[in-house]
Amino acid sequence: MIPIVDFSAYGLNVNTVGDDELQQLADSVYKAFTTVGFVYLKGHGLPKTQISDVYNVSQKFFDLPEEVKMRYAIPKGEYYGYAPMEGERLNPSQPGDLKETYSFIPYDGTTPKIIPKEELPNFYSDFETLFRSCEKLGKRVLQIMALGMKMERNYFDQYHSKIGSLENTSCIRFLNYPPVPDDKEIEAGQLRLGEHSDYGSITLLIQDDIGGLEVASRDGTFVSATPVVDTVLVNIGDMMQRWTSDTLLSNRHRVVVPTDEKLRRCARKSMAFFIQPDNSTIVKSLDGSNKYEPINALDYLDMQFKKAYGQSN
Ligand SMILES: O=C(O)CCC(=O)C(=O)O
Ligand SMILES: [Fe+2]
Repeated sequence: MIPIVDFSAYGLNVNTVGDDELQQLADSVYKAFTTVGFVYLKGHGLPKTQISDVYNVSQKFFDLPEEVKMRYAIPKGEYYGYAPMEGERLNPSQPGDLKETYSFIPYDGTTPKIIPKEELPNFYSDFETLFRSCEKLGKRVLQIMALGMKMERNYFDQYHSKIGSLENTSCIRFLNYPPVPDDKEIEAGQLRLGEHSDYGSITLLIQDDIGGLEVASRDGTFVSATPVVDTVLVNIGDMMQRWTSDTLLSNRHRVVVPTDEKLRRCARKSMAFFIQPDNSTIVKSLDGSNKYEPINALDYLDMQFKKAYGQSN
């Protein structure tokens, strides 16, 4: 259901590319985003070592005792840092998600208290390096999307110029879904990650080979988004759907607990790079239709985060 598109014409190791090639790529990506809202990109050029460095350092972080991890918990009213098991509900009507996460943004100069620099000296630099590469790739995808919409290639750039600063909430979120023990009592409706759509512009997702991610199809049933080796799965977020008056689709997805006993006993790991518009952006229909009320990007995100944390944050 989710198409695989070869992005190598505009992958990160490419500096010059012809207009025809770009438009062809844009047309394929546009088709995916206007039908399923998800696309697997191969040939994206994200360096494998940068990805494995973040996987390794995150593994070490999640292996720390809970009380150590809690020192790096997301401070009240903020977005970045550690969120423990069952601490979040991406579907606010269901029980807490069976996952723990760590969300990262680069900080200018000061190292905030959510960075475990004593336990893991490379943590910050490993995350920052990958963050910068994901940022570059994400901006290329936004350009391809603009071309697909028959707009100026750099249209979205102006609204994503503050990524990696406190004026933009784009972040890397590492998700750890621990093994589900045989005696774990799973509440009705409890998932590894509750059904939701993402909030921002686009999300880049790198998943391991365990599986469990499911994406809604048109008839409302969920279909597996099977891991495809060396690809990045890209999807549209709610604000982009509003911006484009429902042309690009922000599709619902979730991560289920595997029914297979062996798989349940395996941890699953994934890494999402959420690209959000700059905080001060007013997102309003590009076609002038006013299909949706104009919204401020930061207000919208704040509202969604509060729902996921049950208003407690
Ligand atoms: O873990 C995954 O595969 C999906 C993560 C996700 O959808 C999210 O964090 O918004
Ligand atoms: Fe998501």
